[in-house]
Amino acid sequence: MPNVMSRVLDSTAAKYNIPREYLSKTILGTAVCLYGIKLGYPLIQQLCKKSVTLNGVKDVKGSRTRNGTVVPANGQDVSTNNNEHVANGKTVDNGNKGPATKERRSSPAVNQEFLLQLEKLIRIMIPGLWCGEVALLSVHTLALFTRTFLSIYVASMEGQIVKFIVRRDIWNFSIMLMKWLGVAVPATFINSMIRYLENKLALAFRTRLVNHAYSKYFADQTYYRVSNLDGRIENADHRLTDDITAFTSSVAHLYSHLTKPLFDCALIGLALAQSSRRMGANIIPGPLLACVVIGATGQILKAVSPKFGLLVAEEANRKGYLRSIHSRVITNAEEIAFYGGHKVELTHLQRAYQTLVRQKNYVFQQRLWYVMLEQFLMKYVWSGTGMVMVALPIVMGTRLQVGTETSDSGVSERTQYFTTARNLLVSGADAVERLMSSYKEVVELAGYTSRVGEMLDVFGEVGEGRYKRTTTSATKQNSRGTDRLEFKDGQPVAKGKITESTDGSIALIDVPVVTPNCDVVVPSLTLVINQGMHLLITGPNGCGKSSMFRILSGLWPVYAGELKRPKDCSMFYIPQRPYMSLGSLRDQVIYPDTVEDMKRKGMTDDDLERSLALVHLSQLVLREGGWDAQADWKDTLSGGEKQRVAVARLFYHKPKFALLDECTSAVSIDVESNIYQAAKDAGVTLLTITHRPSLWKFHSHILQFDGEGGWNLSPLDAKTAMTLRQEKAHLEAQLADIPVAQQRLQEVCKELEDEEERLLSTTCN
Ligand SMILES: Nc1ncnc2c1ncn2[C@@H]1O[C@H](COP(=O)(O)OP(=O)(O)OP(=O)(O)O)[C@@H](O)[C@H]1O
Repeated sequence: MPNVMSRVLDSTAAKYNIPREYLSKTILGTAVCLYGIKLGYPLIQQLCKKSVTLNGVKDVKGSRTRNGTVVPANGQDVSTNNNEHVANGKTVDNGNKGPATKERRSSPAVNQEFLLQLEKLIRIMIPGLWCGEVALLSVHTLALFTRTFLSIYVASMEGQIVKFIVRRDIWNFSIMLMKWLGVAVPATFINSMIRYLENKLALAFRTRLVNHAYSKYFADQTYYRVSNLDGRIENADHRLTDDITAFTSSVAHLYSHLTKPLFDCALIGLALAQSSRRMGANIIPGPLLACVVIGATGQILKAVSPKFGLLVAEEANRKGYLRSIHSRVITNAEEIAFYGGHKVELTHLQRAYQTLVRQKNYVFQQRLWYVMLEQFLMKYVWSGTGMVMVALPIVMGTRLQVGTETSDSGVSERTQYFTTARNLLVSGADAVERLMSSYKEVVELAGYTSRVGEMLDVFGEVGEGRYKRTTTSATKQNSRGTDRLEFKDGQPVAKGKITESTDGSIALIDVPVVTPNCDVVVPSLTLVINQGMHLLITGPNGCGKSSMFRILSGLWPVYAGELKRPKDCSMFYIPQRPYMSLGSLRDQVIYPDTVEDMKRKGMTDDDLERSLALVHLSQLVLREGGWDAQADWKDTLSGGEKQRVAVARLFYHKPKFALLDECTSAVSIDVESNIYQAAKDAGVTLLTITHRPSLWKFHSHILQFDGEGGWNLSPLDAKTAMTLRQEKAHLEAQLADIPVAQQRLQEVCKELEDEEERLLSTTCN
C-alpha cells in the first residue's frame, strides 16, 4: 500500500511539475484540516446552541404527539419519554406547550440526576450487605484482582525468559518456559471465571430489578393505569424486559470493566516504579508524562464525545415502538385479516422500522468518528508515550551502565527490564484504554438508567394516583363541566372521597364521570344501589355507562364527590369481550382464582360443572377433553361460548354485585334469560348495561343517561309493562306474517316437486 501511494504521488508530482515534498505536505495538511473541522464541529455547534438558549430563542417545530409520547405517523421520528428527541442529528421539540414543556426531563447524561437514579437502582439490586449479590461481587472482585497479579507475574516471567535467551542460558530458559506454561492454566481459568461471574451478576441484578418492577406493576392496578390513565410510558413491556436486561448487563459489565483496569493501573504502576528503581533511574518523569498524556487525551475525548446516553435512550424508544406494532398485529390478526388490512399494518411497521434504522445509522456514524479519534489517541499517541517511558530509565539509569553485575555489560539485564516494562506498559495502556472507553459505556448506561428509573418512578406515582397526560393541558380546563375539578400543573386532582358504607350498599354522591383525557362525560352523578336492587343502565354510545363501572371498580379516580363501598365489597365485572387466560379449562372458569384458591374455598369440579350447566355449556368439558385440557381459549371458543364461560365465573365466585357490560350480547335470548334468572336466584345484585329490551324484566330500577351529561334513575315497573307491550306487539306482527309464510312454503314445495319430476324424466330418456 505505501508503495502504491508513493508511486501515485510520484506520478502526480511529475505530471503537474510540483515538487513531491510539497504535494505530500499539502495532502497531509488538508487531511489534518478536515479532521480538525470534523472534531471541532460539535464543539462549535454546542457553543452556538448555548448562545441561542441564552438569548431565550428556541426552535419549536414538529407535530404534536398523542399523550405527548409517540409520533407514529408519516414516518416521523418517535420519542416517548421526552418531548425532545434527536433525529438524525437534529434536536426537535414536538411542540407540546404549557405544563408538558415544564415537565420535560433532562436528556440522559452523566450528571447528578443519573447518579441519584443509579444509586436508587443499586439499592434495589443490592438490598443489603448479607445477600447473594454481595457474595457474587466479592468473588468477582477477587477474580479480577488475581487476574491483575497474574498479568504482572507473567510480564516479569517474559522479561526473564528474554534475559535467558540473550544470555544463551538454555537450562534456565527451559525452566522459565515451563513455569510460564504452568501459569497459563490458572490464568485462563480466572479469565473464564470472570466472564461467568459477570453473567451471573447481571442475572442476579436483573432478577432483583424484575421482581421489584413486577411487584410495582401489578400493585394497585398499575398495569391498567400506566397505559390508560397516564401518558408517560408508552411501551411498559419493552422497558420491563429489554431495558432492564440491557441496564443490568451494562452495570455488571461496567463493574468488571472499571474495577479490573483500576487494579491494573495501580499494581502495574507500582511494578513499573519498582523496576525503574532497580535500574537506578528517577521514578517521577515517566508516570508524570503518562498522567499528562492520559489526562489530555481524556479531555479531548470528553469534549468531542457524542451524547451516547441520549442516543441509546432514543434507540430503545424506537425499538419499543416497533415491538408494540408487532404485538398489535399478533393480537388483532383475525380482524386485520378479515379487513385485509395488511397493507396499512405493513406500512406502519415499515415506518417504525425505518425510524429505527435512521437512528441506528446516525449512531453508527457518530461512533465512526469517535472511535477513529479514540483509536488514534490511544494506539499511537499512547504507544509513543510508552516508548519514551520505557526508554527513560534505560537512558537515565545509573546502575547498569557499567556492566558490573554480568559479563555482558548489563545488556541482558536491560533487555529483561525492557521486556518486562514493555509488557507492563502494554497491559497498563490496555487498562487505561478500557477505563476511557468505559466512559462511553457509562454514558450509555445513563440512557438505560434513565429509562428504567423513569419507569419505576412512574409506576410509583401512578400507584399513588398521580397521573400525567399532556392532553389534559390548560385547554381542557375550560371545557364543559371542568369547573368542578381542581387542576394542579395542568393535571386534574382526584379530590373525591372513597369511604366505607355500613349498610352493604354502593353509593355515588355527586361524583363526576371524567375520562382520562379530562372530558367530563357526566358532571354529577348521585345514586345509591342497595343489595337486591337490580339496576339496568341504558343510554347512547359514549354516554359514560362503562365509565361509571370503571369508577365503581376503582379503576378511574374519583375527582369530586364521594364513592361509598362496603368493606370487602365483592364486585365482579364481566365485559362484552371476555378475557381468556392462559391455562386449563378449569382455570378459565375459576379466573382470577388459582386451583389452590379453589380448593381453599372447598369448591370441586362438580361445582364448576354446575356453573357451566347454568350457562348451558355442560358439553364443553367433554368436548375439550376434560377440566385439565389446555388450549388457546381465545381462539378455541366461539364468541358466544367465551361470553358464557365468563358468566360461569359469576356463578363460581357468587359476588354481591355483578357489573354486566353487555356481557351476553352474543348469547341467544332464551339462554340469556335463563342466565339472568339464575344469577338473581343466586342472590347476586345485577348492574346491567344492555340494549336488549328482553332483559328489562330482570331489573327493578333503570338508570338512563341522555348522552349530554344528564341522567335519570327510576323504578322499572311501569316501563317493564310498556316494554312487555312493545314485545307483545312485535310478536303479534311476527305471527301476522305466518299465513303468508305458510302459503309461500306450499308454493316452494310444489315447485320443488315439479323440478324433481322433470329431472327424473330427463334421466330415464
Ligand atoms: N381509556 C380512555 N381514555 C380516554 N377516553 C376514554 C377512555 N375510555 C373511555 N373514554 C371515553 O369516555 C367516554 C365514555 O365512554 P364509555 O366507555 O363509558 O361509553 P359507553 O357509554 O359505555 O358507550 P358504549 O355503549 O359505546 O359502550 C367516551 O367518550 C370515550 O371516548
